[in-house]
Amino acid sequence: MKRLLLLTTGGTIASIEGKDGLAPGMTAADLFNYLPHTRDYHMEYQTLMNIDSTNMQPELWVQIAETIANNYDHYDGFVVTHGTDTMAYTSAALSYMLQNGTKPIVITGSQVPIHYDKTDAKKNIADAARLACEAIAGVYVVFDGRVIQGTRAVKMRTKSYDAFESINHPYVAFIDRGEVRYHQGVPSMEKGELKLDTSLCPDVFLLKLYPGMKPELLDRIKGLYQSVIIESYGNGGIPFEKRDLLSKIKELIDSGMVVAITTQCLEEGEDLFLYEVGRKVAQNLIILSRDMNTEAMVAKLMWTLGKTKDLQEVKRIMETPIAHDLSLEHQKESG
Ligand SMILES: NC(=O)C[C@H](N)C(=O)O
Repeated sequence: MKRLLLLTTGGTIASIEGKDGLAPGMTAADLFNYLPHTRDYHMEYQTLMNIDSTNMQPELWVQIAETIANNYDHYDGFVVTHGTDTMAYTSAALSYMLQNGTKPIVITGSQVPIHYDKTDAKKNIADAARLACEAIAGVYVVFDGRVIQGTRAVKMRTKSYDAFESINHPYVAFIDRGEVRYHQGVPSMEKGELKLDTSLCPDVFLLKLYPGMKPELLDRIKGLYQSVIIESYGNGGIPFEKRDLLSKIKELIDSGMVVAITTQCLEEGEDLFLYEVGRKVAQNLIILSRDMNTEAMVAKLMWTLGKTKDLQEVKRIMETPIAHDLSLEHQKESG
C-alpha cells in the first residue's frame, strides 16, 4: 500500500461562500473526506495555507517545496491542492526547486468548490491521488483527466473543466475512471537523490508588448528589478522605429540587467533570428525563451537569479532544458 501526503493550499477546490464571495475555508481534513475509500494508498494530510492562489507568492512556493522535501523519505507520493489561477507558476517553480527526485508530486485543483453537487473537484483530487501512486518522478498537473508536465501547463479557460492544456509538449498521460494511460510511455526516471534548491530572487519584471508602448517605461524598472521578460510578438521582435524600444533594451543590458525575450503566441515559441526586428535584438546578450511558456520563464528566471547574477551564466541555465521545460529540437526545426 502506497503512503501519500496531501498538502492543501486553498483555491476554489477548498472554497466556501463568504459574505464577500468565494474564499478558501476548508482544511486538508475536509478535502481528504471527499476522497474515495481505497486500499491502494494510505493518506496523511496537512493544511499548508488557505489562500486564493491569486495571493500566491514566491516565498510560499518555497514553503511548499520545503514541506515536500522534509517529508520526502516518509511518503511514496505527494498531492498538492491549489487554486487554478497561479497553479502553472507553482508547478513550474516546484519543478525547478525539487529536481532529481524519484516520486510523483501531483498538483490539482478545480473550477468548482468540492462541496457543490456538480463539481470537477472530486474527480481531480481522486485522479491526483491515483497518479501519486504511480512509479514516476517529477512534478505534474492533473486536471480534467489530463496529466501535464509541471513546466508545461497553462491555464487556458476561466470556467470550463478542461482549464489546463499542455503547451509545446505532449500530454504525459490521461486518467479515465481511475486508469492511467501513458501517452508516450512511462516517463523515465533519473536515479538519484532529491535536490532541494529554493534560492529564489523574485526581482523579475514581466512586460507584455503592445503597439504604442512608451520605451521610457523601462527606465522606471531599472533599480527596481534585476531582470525583465518581454513578451514580444510572434517569432519575437522588438520595435526600433518611432517608439524605439530596442535602444532602451541595449541600455538596460549595459546597466547590468537581464533581458529575456518570449512571445505572446502560446504555441511554437520564439525564433528571434528569423526577422530583422528580431535579429537586431539578438545581437545583444539576450535570454531566449525558445518554446518555454511564460509561467515557466518567470519561475525559472527567479530560480536562476537566486544562484547567479552573471549574465552568461544566467543565459546558460535559462537556455538549458530542466524538467522538460523546453525542447532544443524546436529551433533546429524552424531555423
Ligand atoms: N479555480 C480556482 O481555483 C480559482 C481561484 N481564484 C484560485 O486560483 O485560487
